[in-house]
Amino acid sequence: MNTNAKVCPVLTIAGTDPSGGAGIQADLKTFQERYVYGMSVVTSVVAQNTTGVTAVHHLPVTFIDQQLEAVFSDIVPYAIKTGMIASKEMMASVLRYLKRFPELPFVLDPVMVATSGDVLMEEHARDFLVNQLLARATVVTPNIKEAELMLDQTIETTTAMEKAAERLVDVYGAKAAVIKGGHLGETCIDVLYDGKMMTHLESERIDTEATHGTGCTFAAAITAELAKGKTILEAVQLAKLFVTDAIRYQLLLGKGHGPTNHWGYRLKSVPLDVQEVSFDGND
Ligand SMILES: Nc1ncnc2c1ncn2[C@@H]1O[C@H](COP(=O)(O)OP(=O)(O)OP(=O)(O)O)[C@@H](O)[C@H]1O
Ligand SMILES: Cc1ncc(COP(=O)(O)O)c(N)n1
Repeated sequence: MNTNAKVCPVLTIAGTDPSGGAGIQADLKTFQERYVYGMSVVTSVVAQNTTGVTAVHHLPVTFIDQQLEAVFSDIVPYAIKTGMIASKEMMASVLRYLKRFPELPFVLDPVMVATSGDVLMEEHARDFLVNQLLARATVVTPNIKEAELMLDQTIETTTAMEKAAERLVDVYGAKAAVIKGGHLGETCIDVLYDGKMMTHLESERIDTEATHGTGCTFAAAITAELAKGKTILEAVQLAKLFVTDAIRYQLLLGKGHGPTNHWGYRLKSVPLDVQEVSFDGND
C-alpha cells in the first residue's frame, strides 16, 4: 500500500471564530472535507459566536508577515484564500506574497460585515482591496452587499448581479467573479463571470437561520478544488453543491445564526432517521 499519498497544501489567511462556524475554523474544516491539507495564517483574533462579535484583536502586521514567512519558507501552498483582512497594511503584507508567487490560484473572499451585522473590515481598506488585491484574484466571491460596497452601486436583480460581476472582471482585473445570491430572491442564484462566459449556479433556498459561515465555506471549497487542478467553473460548481449540503444538514447549535455542517454532503447517503439519532446529543 502506498502511504505517501500526494496531497495538496492550501492556505487560508483570515480571522478566527472560536465558536467554529466561520473564519479560519470554517476554512480548515472545509479543506479537510475536500481532501486538501489545510494551513492558516491568522490576521485577527475575533471573540464571536453565532449571535455576534464582542471583541476583535488585530495582530501586528509584522507578526502576520512572520506567519506568512513560516508557511512559505517551508510548504508553498497550491492555492490561497483570504477572508477577513481588516486593514490596508495587512492587505499590503499579503499582497507581497501573492506577487512573489504569481501563478498560485488566489480566492479573494472580501469579508466586510458578518451575518450578525458586525463590521470586520476598516473602510479605508476597501479601496486597497478593490484597486490592488482584485487584480491578482483568480476568483473574487462577494455577497451582494459586499459587491455593492466595492462597486458603489445597488444590486437588486440578477441582471444587476451579472453587470457587477462583469465590472469586477473587466474593469478591476479579477480573473473571475462570483456574486453570491444568498440574500436575494426565492432561489439562491450565484452568478459567475470568467471574462468570457456568464454562468448561473442555482439552488433551492433552504429555510434556515443557520447561515453563519456560508461565505467562508463556499470560498474555501473553491480554493480546495482549484488547488487540485479543477477549472474555475468546475471549482465553483463543486463548491456550490458543497455549501448547499452544508446549509441543508444544519447542526442546530448556538443561540443565533447557527453554523453550517461541513460534513453535510456525506449525510446524503445516510437515512434521515439515522441522522436525527446522531444529532440527539447536540442540545
Ligand atoms: N438559505 C440558503 N439556502 C441555500 N443556499 C444559500 C442560503 N443562504 C446562502 N446560500 C448560498 O451560500 C453561499 C454563500 O452565500 P451568502 O450570500 O450567504 O454569502 P455570505 O453572505 O458571504 O456568507 P456569510 O454568511 O458567511 O457572510 C452561496 O452559494 C449562496 O447561494
Ligand atoms: C473571522 C470571520 N470571518 C468571516 C466571517 C463572516 O462570516 P458570517 O458573515 O457568516 O458571520 C466572520 N463572521 N468571522
